[in-house]
Amino acid sequence: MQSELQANCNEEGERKNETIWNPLFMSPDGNSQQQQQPPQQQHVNFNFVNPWGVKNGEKINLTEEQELLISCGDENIDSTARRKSSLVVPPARAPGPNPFEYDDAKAYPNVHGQRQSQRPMFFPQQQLQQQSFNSGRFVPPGVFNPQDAQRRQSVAVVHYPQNLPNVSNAPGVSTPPMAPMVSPYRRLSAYPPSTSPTTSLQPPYKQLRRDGAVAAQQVVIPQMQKCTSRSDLAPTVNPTPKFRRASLNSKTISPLIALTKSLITTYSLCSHDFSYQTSKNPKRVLTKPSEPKCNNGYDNINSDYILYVNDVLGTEQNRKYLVLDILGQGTFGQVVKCQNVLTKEILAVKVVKSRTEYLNQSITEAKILELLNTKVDPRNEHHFLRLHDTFIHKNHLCLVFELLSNNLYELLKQNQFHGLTIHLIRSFTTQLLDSLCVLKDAKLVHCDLKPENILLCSPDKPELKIVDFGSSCEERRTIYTYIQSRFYRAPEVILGIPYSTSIDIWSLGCIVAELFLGIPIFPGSSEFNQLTRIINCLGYPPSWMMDMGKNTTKFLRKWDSNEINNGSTSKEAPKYKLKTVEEYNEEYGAQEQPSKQYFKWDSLQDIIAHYRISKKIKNNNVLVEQEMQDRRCLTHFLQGILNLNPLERWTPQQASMHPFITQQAFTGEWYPPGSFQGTATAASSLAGMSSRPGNIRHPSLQEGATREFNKLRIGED
Ligand SMILES: Nc1ncnc2c1ncn2[C@@H]1O[C@H](COP(=O)(O)OP(=O)(O)OP(=O)(O)O)[C@@H](O)[C@H]1O
Repeated sequence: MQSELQANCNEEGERKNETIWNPLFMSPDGNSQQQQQPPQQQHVNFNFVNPWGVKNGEKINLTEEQELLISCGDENIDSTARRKSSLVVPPARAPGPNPFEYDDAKAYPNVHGQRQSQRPMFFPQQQLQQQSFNSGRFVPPGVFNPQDAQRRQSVAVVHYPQNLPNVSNAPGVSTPPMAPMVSPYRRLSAYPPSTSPTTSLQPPYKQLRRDGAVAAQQVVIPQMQKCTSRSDLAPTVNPTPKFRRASLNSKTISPLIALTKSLITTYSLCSHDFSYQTSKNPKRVLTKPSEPKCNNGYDNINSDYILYVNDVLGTEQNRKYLVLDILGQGTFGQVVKCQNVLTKEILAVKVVKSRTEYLNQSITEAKILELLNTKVDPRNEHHFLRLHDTFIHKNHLCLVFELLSNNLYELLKQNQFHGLTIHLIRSFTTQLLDSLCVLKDAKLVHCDLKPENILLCSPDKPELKIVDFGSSCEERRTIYTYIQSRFYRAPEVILGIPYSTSIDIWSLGCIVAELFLGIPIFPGSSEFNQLTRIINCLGYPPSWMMDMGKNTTKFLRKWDSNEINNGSTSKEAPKYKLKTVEEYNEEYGAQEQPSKQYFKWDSLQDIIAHYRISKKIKNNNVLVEQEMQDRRCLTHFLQGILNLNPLERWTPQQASMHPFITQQAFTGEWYPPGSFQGTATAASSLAGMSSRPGNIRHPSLQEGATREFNKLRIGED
């Protein structure tokens, strides 16, 4: 991996030199007057605005080498300069139709000989016609006019030799040699009916084609034909029409196709130097902020690789990935939707930040996923993300995953944070418990379970997978103490006591409650606030946890002797008490605010029981009773997995047997096999009002609650 890293380092500066030449971003020197120069020597210098290069949108003057030299009829055109571009001006070619007749009007002069910014609808019509008639020669618009060559040469140049055949057959018309033009149809359609002297005489296009008419001046009177048989109606198959160009496979194509759908082919035919590369297409930046700051300009200030649509990640054959869109952004890096250039498979690529700490942790993620994919769940049955490939790109570790769909947070958002049906929650919880059983058996802790890290496999099926093993660890190597996203952080982690796989089941409890409520059950704005919310809802953790916790004294204080003497605590009361916001602020110079309440009720039981009933079932008593029964079952299930005591908290295996999952009849009591009988009761009593510090009733879910959560979600402790 190191050598791969170095190899990529060597490519530094490549991007600096990348310039993408696109005629759209070329602007003439700023002279509105085009200089009249002899056609053979005319060189037009362009300023080139490269919006994607290192200069990021700055208009830059090209160096001599980069200058786009356009020379009419110059066979020795600077091919070096052209080879560097993605879109090049084709060199002079043998006589033929001018494929760029309508391409660009930058060089179209207006009637005063000045440049026009936009292509006129018609060639300076009135004047041209007037002049033509005056000189006894009418040149319809769209017909190549050799006089125009001088004025048009700066756009795209096709060399028309002077000895072109005179294609005009019109009697009495003597014209200088005129290059043949695009199809006659073009000419006809370009005629403004009011000004065209020959409008009424123009033959239909098909007729013109049949007759092989090419001269603009040739007047063919349409003939009526009798239809005597069905075959008369069949279209006439013409020989290859003149002036149509061959495509690469030697078929003829119309000018319209040549200059639209087949533009790449047209350019290829015009210039051997032309090479089209998707990677040089205009690129939309996906990374924010997008200003290059580190890693030789490849990374932004956060060490995130600056990703563009159509970027290619990876260099090896079969390991090149075309960037299509951004899927998500996290602490470790960005996840982008990509296509394997060779196999065309659509995948998700996580581009890890280029800092060592993220790189190391992501290597662990890759190792854990590999272990899960190959050893723990080789048959892809237990809802773990599949890792396909890993490689280094410009000092960034890239992990190639199967592509999944929305995450559960996005799903809740789509549902206006109204919560999901119990049926759907059950389906999701069953799958997640299955994953957690496997993880527990493998002695692996995910450490960051949250709705954002649970993804649907496809938008239309309730199948999901767990992603982001970037914080995962083996149970015997729980070295980090600052783990889990705050809303889903287990009390033992907050208090700072050793943890195990049971922290994942706590997170699952928080997730299941959120799936039901639509919003997080414990949306803590800080660690102190997080613990406050947990205790307000579920009561105090057992004393041994508080005695053991390294952080206990940060958030809680022991009852002092006065309080005990005053009889304010009972025998069963916890030894510790949450600090008040004022105490905490004073001690730590913090700016904590009293907990903002999002639910009308405090206890888990009440929050769930009083949560609004869907309008769909409101008027059906039977369904409402069924719903309430389901809620009681759900509450019991949650109390078991949101047990503050990690030693009593149900294991995933135990939780999988709960009636909420198995859909067996729930009688109000249930004890998991292998647990001591009082577990559920203990959990319930912890959730009871008596052990909670306050008994405050709060207003119902407040306006803007979800907005608040979203702010908190991304906030730091
Ligand atoms: N395989 C995938 N398919 C589709 N989207 C994905 C995939 N993997 C990740 N994502 C999206 O990218 C987001 C971030 O991914 P991930 O959580 O792996 O990154 P992270 O940097 O580790 O984030 P975190 O801040 O949670 O640690 C996810 O929430 C998800 O929306």
